[in-house]
Amino acid sequence: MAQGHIIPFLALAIELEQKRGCTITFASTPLNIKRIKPSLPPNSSIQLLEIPFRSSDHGLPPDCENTHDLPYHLILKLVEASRSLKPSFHKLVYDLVRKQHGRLPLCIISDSFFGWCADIAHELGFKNSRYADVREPSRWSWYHLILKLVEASRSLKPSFHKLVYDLVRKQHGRLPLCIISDSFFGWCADIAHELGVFHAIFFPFCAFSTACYYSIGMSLPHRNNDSKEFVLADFPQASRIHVTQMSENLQGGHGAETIRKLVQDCMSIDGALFNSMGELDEAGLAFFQKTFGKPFWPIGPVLLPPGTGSRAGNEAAIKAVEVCRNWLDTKPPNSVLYVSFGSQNTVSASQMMHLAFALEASGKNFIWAVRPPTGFDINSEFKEKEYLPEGFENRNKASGRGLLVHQWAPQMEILSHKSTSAFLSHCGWNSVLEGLSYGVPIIGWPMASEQFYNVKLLEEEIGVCVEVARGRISEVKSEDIVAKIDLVMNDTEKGKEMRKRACEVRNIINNSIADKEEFKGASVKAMDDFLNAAMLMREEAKRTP
Ligand SMILES: O=c1ccn([C@@H]2O[C@H](COP(=O)(O)OP(=O)(O)O[C@H]3O[C@H](CO)[C@@H](O)[C@H](O)[C@H]3O)[C@@H](O)[C@H]2O)c(=O)[nH]1
Repeated sequence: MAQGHIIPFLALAIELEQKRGCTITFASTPLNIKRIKPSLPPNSSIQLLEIPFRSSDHGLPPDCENTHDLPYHLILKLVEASRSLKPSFHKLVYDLVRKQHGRLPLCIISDSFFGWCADIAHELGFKNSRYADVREPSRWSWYHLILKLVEASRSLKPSFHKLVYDLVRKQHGRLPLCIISDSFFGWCADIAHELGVFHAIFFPFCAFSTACYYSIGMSLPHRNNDSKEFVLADFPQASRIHVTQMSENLQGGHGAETIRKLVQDCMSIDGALFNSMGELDEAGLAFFQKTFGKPFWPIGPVLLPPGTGSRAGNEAAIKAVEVCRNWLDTKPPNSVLYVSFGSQNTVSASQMMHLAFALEASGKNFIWAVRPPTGFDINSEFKEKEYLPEGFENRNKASGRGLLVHQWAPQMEILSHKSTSAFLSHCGWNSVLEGLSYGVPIIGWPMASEQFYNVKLLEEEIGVCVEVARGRISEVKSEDIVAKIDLVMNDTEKGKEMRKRACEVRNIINNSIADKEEFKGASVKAMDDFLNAAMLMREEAKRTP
């Protein structure tokens, strides 16, 4: 927004176009673009795009978009005001990519005053990815909406307050033993305490990954660090964490405020339950104990029995169980790879192609719970012809090597079948617990939230996982995926070791939930301790006038 900058920028754009054959889009504010237009050489196809800006909205005289138009004392104000261009520029870039059918620019070159463009460039993963899937409202806005939902859920408090009081009234004043709420509803503690009732959070995660997530959200360590890796000051047990192991919300910093509130909520709880096993989650549990000074009970794995999943009972689900079981019955023991990215995640279009090539090239039997790639509604129809290599489904159907399950796969049934050998998973914590409960080693491809740290725990601490890729925008090569599949499923040293370890972990899990007269597992004891603590509080409340 200064002639002294615009002129060399224009020169650079012309040089890159005419001498290097680059396709150039030149973006600036409307009046600057108007000024630049006549300066383009007649044979140039540089595209000029406007970023909306109204100087009068920023305490500047109207129609001032260039230092040239301003007295010296207002120049700093213009520089400050130019920061407001970011959201519009963000939209401009994404619209551009969408128009180019997901093809990303090679790079963004910004003026020295617009260093913030780096965030947008990195968000698109320019360095790592040739294609972005932004044909539909972008994946980022979807993530922003999740934060919005979390925020909105706070408004439930007054109604929940009323609900609890109505319930107590209906029960003639008899109080509940405790209120157990989700980690996003820590505010329930206020209502429980008003009634003198115990309040606990149930984390459907392991403590290790929740600790990483909370610690990163509270300190955003990548902000004060030039290197791409960091160690968490309050949780060094997690060892080195790479910025690519941060969810999009944390990388951009916009999830930090939500985490801060969640952590604050944790201060007033009486205790918390983790869906994990103490023996495998010691460091994370110690972090919570130390940080919040409350009891934390690992009561996991708490899993639905096979066949009772949320989609069970409907005809399609029953049919899917039958199809998968029959198909698996025809396969030798330990020969099938199961691929699924959980209930709310999917890979990008180019990643999906590479994954499909890899599954064919690996020569292994596989079941793949397919979902449309990013940019499409995850629950919409899966169009093989559009999303997968030509003839993929028919070829694999004919050879009997691969089974595609559209939409919802009977995951527990698949994982518990003796033919299943390995699980390529996004490592949502439920999937992890389900896989490990049946001694199935994992090929990890974390996508979001705490999944990156689940993989870390499973690979570095527990030894039942290898990571194959990270996130939706990283470039994956089919040969790398094949190498990881071979490593885990073939008779390699590492594969044997992982399978052995997965069976040991299955035994740890079985032991932890054993509830026999002669032996109570650690998770069962933890549940006893939790209920005792709640009862103790009730007794104390009765004694207090
Ligand atoms: O085709 C499918 C897909 C999923 N599932 C089931 O759905 C659940 C999926 O849970 P999970 O593996 O944890 O994945 P997400 O749905 O992605 O889980 C969210 O919730 C988890 C627990 O809180 C977090 O660990 C994740 O990061 C978060 O994405 C599991 O029980 C699966 O068995 C099926 O049965 N069939």
